[in-house]
Amino acid sequence: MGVKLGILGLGTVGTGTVQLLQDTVGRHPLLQEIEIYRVGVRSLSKPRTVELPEGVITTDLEAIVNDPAVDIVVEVMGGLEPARSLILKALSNGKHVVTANKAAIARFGAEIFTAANQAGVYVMLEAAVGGGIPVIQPLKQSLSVNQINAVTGIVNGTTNYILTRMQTEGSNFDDVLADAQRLGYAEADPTADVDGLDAADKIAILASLGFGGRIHLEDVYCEGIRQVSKTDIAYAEKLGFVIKLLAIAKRMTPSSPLSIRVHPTLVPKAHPLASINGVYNAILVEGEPIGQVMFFGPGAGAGATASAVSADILNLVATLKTSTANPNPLLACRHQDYCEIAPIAELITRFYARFLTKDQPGVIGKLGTCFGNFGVSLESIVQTGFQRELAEIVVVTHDVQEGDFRQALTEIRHLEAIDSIPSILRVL
Ligand SMILES: NC(=O)C1=CN([C@@H]2O[C@H](COP(=O)(O)OP(=O)(O)OC[C@H]3O[C@@H](n4cnc5c(N)ncnc54)[C@H](OP(=O)(O)O)[C@@H]3O)[C@@H](O)[C@H]2O)C=CC1
Ligand SMILES: N[C@@H](CC=O)C(=O)O
Ligand code: NA
Repeated sequence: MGVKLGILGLGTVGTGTVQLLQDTVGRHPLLQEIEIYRVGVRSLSKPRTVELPEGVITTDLEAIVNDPAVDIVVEVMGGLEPARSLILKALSNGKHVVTANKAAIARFGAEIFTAANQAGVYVMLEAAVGGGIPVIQPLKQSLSVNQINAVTGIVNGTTNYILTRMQTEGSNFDDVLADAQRLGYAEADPTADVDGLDAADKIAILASLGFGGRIHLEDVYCEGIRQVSKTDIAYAEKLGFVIKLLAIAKRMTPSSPLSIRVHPTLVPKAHPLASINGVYNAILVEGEPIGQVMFFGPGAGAGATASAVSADILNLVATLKTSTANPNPLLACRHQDYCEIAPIAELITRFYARFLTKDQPGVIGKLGTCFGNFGVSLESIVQTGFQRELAEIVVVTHDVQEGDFRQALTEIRHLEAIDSIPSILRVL
């Protein structure tokens, strides 16, 4: 007997998944055991690019998650509600769930995984981070014996596309964003992408898997890319860096609190993440004893995301075929406790800062003294240009504690010679 799917959503990802499941030639033979039994949508009159038998498409999504015939619910509708309630209802009805919904998992993961564990079913989410890139299952399974030290990712394609174009064309953020919206790379409301919120959802999920503890989303420090200027991109280039929106979860020792953050970052050009351009995503995982492993590929798009969704479905089909009383711990969510998170002020990192100052003798000396007062050691300090009558000074620090650096900046802001500090960026 076939395994019956109830798919919630027939947009980009839902359509890609149906197309893949309908075209099984040359793919895994288990795909032939899957029946697309119901597909829930908002509008029955909308034209669709896939053909489904009469009666499969419905607007009654509640009925799908309550239907005893449905074995697996595939949530690819997005949003927080009703997605959350439908997932919970499916789980309480004993159905396995596949979801691509990073926003719901990052916010309601604790509730959802607790419900899944209680019901003895699985929630699979490979598509939620890095789209088609296999990264969730590798963290859960292939790398699970490692002590993970760091997960560093370019996990948002929209911002990587914008930063790549700013870099290659010397363009402004606003101009590239408008063009990206026109070309369909950025959404009409780009907030979740450009303000780093989508990346924050994704790193919360990756950190939870890599470091074996739940994450409160509000503990993820988050800065987006709106303030990144073409001036900073040009300075970074001269200094040997590119600017990327990085999502980072890192700890110094297995017992240290976790530093978890999303912010634009100067990445040395020789670093493997520096060459990830356009809409592509990449996730660098560092662990012991594995060392560095990088996952690279398409982080979004119908086909790529359907590849991840369908692989999760296949995993569940295999599980249903070999069902035992005890859940497979490599598919289930194993952690219940929350990770201890270090405050951003305790972060140890290098910084890049750009100052506009009066063109007076001794300004560089005064900056150096203020930094020295707070133990901030400088790697380089250069005065490279002028903006109107103001001198532009760019500083790169050695590794410093963020709190010390911020205190030094507070003192520097009070210097009579300082006009403004247009940019402060962290350096990888
Ligand atoms: N697009 C991508 O490349 C990627 C998307 N994701 C995630 O996948 C999920 C789906 O994204 P995507 O396919 O792009 O979204 P779309 O907006 O393209 O599709 C959403 C689908 O869900 C249906 N839907 C939404 N809300 C309701 C509702 N309240 N009741 C009934 N049906 C509803 C819509 O119905 P109708 O068609 O009738 O409007 C539509 O078919 C999201 O969580 C997203 O973050 C993850 C990785 C990549
Ligand atoms: N909006 C996301 C796509 C899906 O996760 C991105 O730009 O990467
Ligand atoms: Na993925």
